[in-house]
This record gives sequence, structure tokens and C-alpha cells, in this order.
Amino acid sequence: MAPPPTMEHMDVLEHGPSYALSRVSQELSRSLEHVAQHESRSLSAFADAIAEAPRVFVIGAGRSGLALKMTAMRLMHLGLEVHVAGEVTTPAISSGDLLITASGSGTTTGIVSAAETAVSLGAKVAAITTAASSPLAKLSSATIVVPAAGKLDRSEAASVQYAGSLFEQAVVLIGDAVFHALWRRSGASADDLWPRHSNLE
Ligand SMILES: O=P(O)(O)OC[C@H]1O[C@](O)(CO)[C@@H](O)[C@@H]1O
Repeated sequence: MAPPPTMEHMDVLEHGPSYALSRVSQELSRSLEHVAQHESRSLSAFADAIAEAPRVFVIGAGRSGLALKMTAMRLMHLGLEVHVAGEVTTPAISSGDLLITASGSGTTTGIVSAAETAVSLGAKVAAITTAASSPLAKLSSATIVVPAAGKLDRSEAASVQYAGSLFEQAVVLIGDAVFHALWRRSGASADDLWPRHSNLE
């Protein structure tokens, strides 16, 4: 049986998508401000790991993976060699490379297993997750912990949104922020980056 409707549920029914958008915006903003204030060292370590890696690989399942693909594209625009795990052109990861992972739960089997493989080969792992003590976080040398609901968390205290939506939104914006910092650090102009945009679309 469905649980009784909460105040938030009633408000969305009454006011519709514009109210829902405000709620999404509010909780995303709160979560990201927390990351900016409390994960400053991790954000720097994450950016440094990207800057130091000869090659960057990204992996995440489902929407977590889709969110990371946006970061992969921007890092390519910056001139880095970037590969998305699972694509047919993706080569083998090896020593010194960086594997960027996103998993709200930090337990998704394929992602943890990829991180184990990376570490066993001498590559570094960076992670964005909600779970600081998760198996994925334990394999990571640069972990950004996002206050957000895991995909199975049904409590509205962490997020009113469905499943891992808040986490997945945060992954996109954390990726953009890390890219932004690396871009400013590079000294390149927007025009310097522009020729790397796809011309086959
Ligand atoms: O982020 P996690 O915990 O690895 O889970 C990934 C899975 O959760 C979802 O994001 C569900 O919202 C799926 O898209 C994906 O398969």
C-alpha cells in the first residue's frame, strides 16, 4: 500500500511542475553548497588527479554514468585524453591512468569491480558518491561525498526526488565545476577549446 501523501506530495499535486522545479532547485543548491563548504580538499584532490593523469577514464551505471559522460566531454574539450568505459573504442586502462567513477550507493557491482581492476593495475580511482564508507570510496584516492539520497533511499529527509535523481544532478554540476577550475588553471580561452567540439553532428 502506498504511504499517506506528505505535505510535499500535496503541494506538488496542487501547484504542478513549477513548484516541483523550485523544490529540485532548492535541494540541489543545498546539497552543492554543502559540497563546496565541506568537500573543498576532496574537490582539489579530484581536480589535481585529473590534471596529473596521462589518460582519464570514466564509468558509472545508468544515470550516474550518463551524468559522468558530460564531464568526459568537457575534459576532452580541455584537450585531455578521455575514454568512457564500455565504448568500443575505449582502450585498456593502465598504470598512472585515472578512473573517475560516480555511484550514489558506492556498491554497484560493475563500478566497484572496474575500480578494483584499475587499482590492481596501478591506476588511480576518483569517486563521487553519497556513501563515504562504501566499497567504492575505499578504493578511491579522491572521494567527493554528496549529501543526497541513494537510489533505494525512500526517506524524504535526504531528497524528495525519485531514486538517485539529486545525486545524479549533483554529479553533472560537480563535473562542470571541476572542469571550470581546470579550464581557468589552463589559461586557455574559450576559442582555444572550441575547435575540439564535434564537427560531425
Ligand atoms: O549510482 P549507483 O548507486 O551506482 O546506481 C546506479 C543506478 O541507479 C540509477 O541511477 C537509478 O536512479 C540507475 O540509472 C543506475 O542504474
